Amino acid sequence: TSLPSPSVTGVLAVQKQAMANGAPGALTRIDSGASSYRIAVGKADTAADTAMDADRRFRVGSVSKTFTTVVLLQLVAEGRVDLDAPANDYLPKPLPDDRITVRHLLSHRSGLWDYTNDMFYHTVPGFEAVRNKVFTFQELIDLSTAHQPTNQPGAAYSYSNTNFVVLGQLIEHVTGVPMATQYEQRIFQPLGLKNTSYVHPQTTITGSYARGYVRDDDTTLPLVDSTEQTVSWAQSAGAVISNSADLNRFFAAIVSGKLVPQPQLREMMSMVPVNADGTQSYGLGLRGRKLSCGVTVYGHTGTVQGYYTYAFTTADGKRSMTSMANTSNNGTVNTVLAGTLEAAFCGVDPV
Ligand SMILES: CC1(C)S[C@@H]2[C@H](NC(=O)CCCC[C@H](NC(=O)C[NH3+])C(=O)[O-])C(=O)N2[C@H]1C(=O)[O-]
Repeated sequence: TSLPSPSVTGVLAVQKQAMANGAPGALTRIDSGASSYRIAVGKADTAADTAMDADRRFRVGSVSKTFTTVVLLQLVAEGRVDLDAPANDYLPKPLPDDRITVRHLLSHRSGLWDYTNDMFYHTVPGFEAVRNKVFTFQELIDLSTAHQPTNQPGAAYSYSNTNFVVLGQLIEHVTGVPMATQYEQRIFQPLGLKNTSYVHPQTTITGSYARGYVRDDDTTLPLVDSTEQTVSWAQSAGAVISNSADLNRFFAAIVSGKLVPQPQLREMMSMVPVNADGTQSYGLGLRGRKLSCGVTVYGHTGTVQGYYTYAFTTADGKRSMTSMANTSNNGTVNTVLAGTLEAAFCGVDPV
C-alpha cells in the first residue's frame, strides 16, 4: 500500500509547537524511497546561539533498547541463548525469580521494578546525583530487586529499564564481550552507522551534536544543560548516541531482515497491545504505533535528560522517520513531538 506524501509543513508546525511549549529546538529526518527530508528549527546550543540542524548527533535514550535487542536476537539465532529459557541460566548472579525468561525481559513482562522511579523522583537533583556516576550492571539490578516485583513473570506488561540492564549483563556474561564491542561489530560497522556510538562511561558527545536541556520540576526555573553525562544509570537500556540518518537506516535494516534472521524478526515484531485503544503495542525491544491513516509503524521512543526521540519505520522499511526535541521532563513537548509521525507517515498537519 502506498503512503501519502510526507507533510513537511506538518512537521514544521509540530516542531514550532514543541518550541512554543519549551523545547529550545527540534529536528526531523524522513527517508522515503530515494527522497530525504530534513527539517530543523530552533537552537542546538542556546548559550552559543547555534542553530539546530537535522544531522546533529544526540542521546537516543531507550531507542538503545532496540540495539540491545538486535544483539540478543543474533545470539538466539546463533543458538547461544534460548528466548524461553530462564534468564538465570545466563546470569552471573540469579534474579530473585527463576521463572523470569529472556523473552519476559525483552517484552517488559518480567515484573522487575524500574529503579529509575526512585532515582529520578526529583528530576534535577536525581540527575545531578548520577550525572558523573559509573554503575555496574549488578548495582543497578540490586537497586531494582530491593523492591517487590510489579507482577508475576509473564502476567502483565510493565515497562522497566531494569529489563534491558539485565539483558546487557546477560549478553556480556554469555559472550565475554563488552556491549560497546557487540554494538560496534554486530550493528554499527555492518550498517556503516558513522554517527552512532556507545562511549559509556565517557560523558562527551563527539562530532556535530545538539546540546540537551532538562526542565526542572519547578517549571519557573531555567532549563538545565544536561548534555554531558555518563548515562551509566541506563547503559544497555539507554546510553547510545546517534543521529536521525543512522536511526532511520537502523530501523529500516531491522524490518528488512538485514540485522536479525526471519525467525527471530518474527518474534521481535509479534506485537502485544499496551494501551486501551490498541494504537500502541510492544514486541521484543520494539514499539508499534498505529497511526490515524491505518498504518502501523515500528521503532522506539526515547526519553533521556535533555532529549526526546521518536524513531520509527514502516513494516517494509520503505519510509523511516526520526524526530528529536532537545528538552525533557516536559510531557507536553513529548506528546506534541509524536505529531511528526502523523505528518511523516500519514501526510497530515496535526497542529
Ligand atoms: C518509557 C520512557 C518514557 S522512560 C524510559 C527511558 N528513560 C528513562 O527511564 C529516564 C527517565 C527520567 C527522565 C527524566 N524525567 C524525570 O526525571 C521525571 N522525574 C527527564 O525527563 O529528563 C526511556 O528512554 N524510556 C522511555 C521510552 O521508552 O519512551
